[in-house]
Amino acid sequence: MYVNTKDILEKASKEYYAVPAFNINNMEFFHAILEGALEKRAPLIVETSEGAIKYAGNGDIFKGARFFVEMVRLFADSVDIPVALHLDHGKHFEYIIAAIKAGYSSVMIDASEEPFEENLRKTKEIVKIAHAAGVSVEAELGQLAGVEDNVVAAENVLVDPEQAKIFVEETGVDFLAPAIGTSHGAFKFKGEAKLDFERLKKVKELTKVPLVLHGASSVLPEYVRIAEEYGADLSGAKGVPEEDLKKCVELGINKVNTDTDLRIAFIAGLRKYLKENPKEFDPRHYLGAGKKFVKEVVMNRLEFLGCAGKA
Ligand SMILES: O=C(COP(=O)(O)O)NO
Ligand SMILES: [Ca+2]
Ligand code: NA
Ligand SMILES: [Zn+2]
Repeated sequence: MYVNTKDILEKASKEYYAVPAFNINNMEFFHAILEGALEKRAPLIVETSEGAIKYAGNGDIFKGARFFVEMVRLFADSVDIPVALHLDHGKHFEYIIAAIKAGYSSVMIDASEEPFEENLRKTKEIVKIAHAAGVSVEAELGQLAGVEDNVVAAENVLVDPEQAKIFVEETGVDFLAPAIGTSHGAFKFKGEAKLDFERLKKVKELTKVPLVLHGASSVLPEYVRIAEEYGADLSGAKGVPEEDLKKCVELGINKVNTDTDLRIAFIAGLRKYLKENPKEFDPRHYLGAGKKFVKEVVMNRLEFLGCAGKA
């Protein structure tokens, strides 16, 4: 059934497990993710960036938002696990409104690159509109370095836990993404992986809302190896070590944004299949090979984060 993201995350926050939020840009990734969640009897959050909405709408924002709502609801309404659709990194008012109007379960207003007061003002405005429409809201404090679609930030700026307390109280935001040292994409950390667990612990104590980890992909070595064996160049790729991810969940992270791990799995499956099947040109077969690897990663992550069987 199609649900509000908040319902999934409140339960996770109470029971200290986490639910991955998988980014999608097309039908194939969504099918692979849904199959994995069904097999693992897990709650499912899929999310789209603004770039994904533009891509699916072939340039038209509202068509793209409608495309994802229709596709996700079509399947969600016929399965017995909770499914939510979330707007990831909403930075532009028209995308956030298009997502609310189209029927998204929740939206992120990402004004974390702005000064605190401005982030607070924008978040308050979106919370007012979204809550009036029964849509839950995610916001972000602090900055992740790295690139994702149109989200480019220079340096890591870590969250201030005292500010987080004020921010959550003043905005009424439903869940918060505190920057604690991760970054987007496949090339995280300069040198050693370092997350600020103390800071995360304080944010949870002071805010008591479900928390979101962005840039949470582990860049799984087995898939990097297969992708490189069949011609990919992912030298220097590095993600969040799984033991660090486990620690984040123990400290109160409940939504784990996962995009890069699915992209690497897909390209590994696709490259392998194309190399091994030079005569093949049916997209259902070669895209299906990518889907298979994505589904594997999805199922492992659902188990790892503790939400398997929690549907
Ligand atoms: O934060 C993410 C995804 O992060 P990754 O690049 O680590 O998958 N989406 O909002
Ligand atoms: Ca941000
Ligand atoms: Na998000
Ligand atoms: Zn993110």
